[in-house]
Amino acid sequence: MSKQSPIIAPSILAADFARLGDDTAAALAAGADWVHFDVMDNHYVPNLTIGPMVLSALRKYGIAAPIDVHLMVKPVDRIVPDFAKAGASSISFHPEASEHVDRTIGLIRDSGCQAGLVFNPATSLDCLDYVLDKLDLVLIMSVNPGFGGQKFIPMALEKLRRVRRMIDERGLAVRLEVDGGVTAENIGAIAAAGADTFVAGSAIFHAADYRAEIAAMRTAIG
Ligand SMILES: O=C(CO)[C@@H](O)[C@H](O)COP(=O)(O)O
Ligand SMILES: [Fe+2]
Repeated sequence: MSKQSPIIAPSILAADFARLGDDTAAALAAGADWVHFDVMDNHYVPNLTIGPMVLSALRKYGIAAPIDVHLMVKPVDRIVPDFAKAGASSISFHPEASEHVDRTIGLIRDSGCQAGLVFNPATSLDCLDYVLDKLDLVLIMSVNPGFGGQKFIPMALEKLRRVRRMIDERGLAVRLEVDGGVTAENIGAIAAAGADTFVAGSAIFHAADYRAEIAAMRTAIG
């Protein structure tokens, strides 16, 4: 297995929005690697969150860590340049939210960001066959997108195993990310299924001690 070094990416959807800069910085100071930035449009998903202005404000505040943008918006293409300009490091989108998946991947990479494709629990992996070699990351949703604090859907483990096999068979250095319901209790099984990049919102931001929670996750990853 050619997994890459583990990345823990707290989803700031579960942070305290009234003190977002401080809370994001606290998670990073507690040992997190990336910031996961969930963008919801009340159209592709039934919730409304944050956009490029908030990302830009985090950069101005001094957040220097990679910011991993998860776009739950439809259509995707017209918002990509705004996130790139605001300081996104990676931008991931859902294939069913783009008319032309290959074109959107190109748009993200041409804007200087890493590109990721996201698969919902009930979305087939079919298109991955055609674009895997153009991606920097594949994100497997382990909840239906739209809300934090949901329960991990176990069938995501089989999907992770399948994508891990595809990545390894092709000898690619694509990251395999998981998002939704990740906790210190289930992260060991998720890592064993092949994930190397772990998004966790509630588990980190609702913990009394961010550092202890992130450390427990790292121990369980092994
Ligand atoms: O994209 C999403 C939800 O749509 C996620 O990033 C969640 O925000 C993760 O939160 P938890 O399930 O870890 O609370
Ligand atoms: Fe997300």
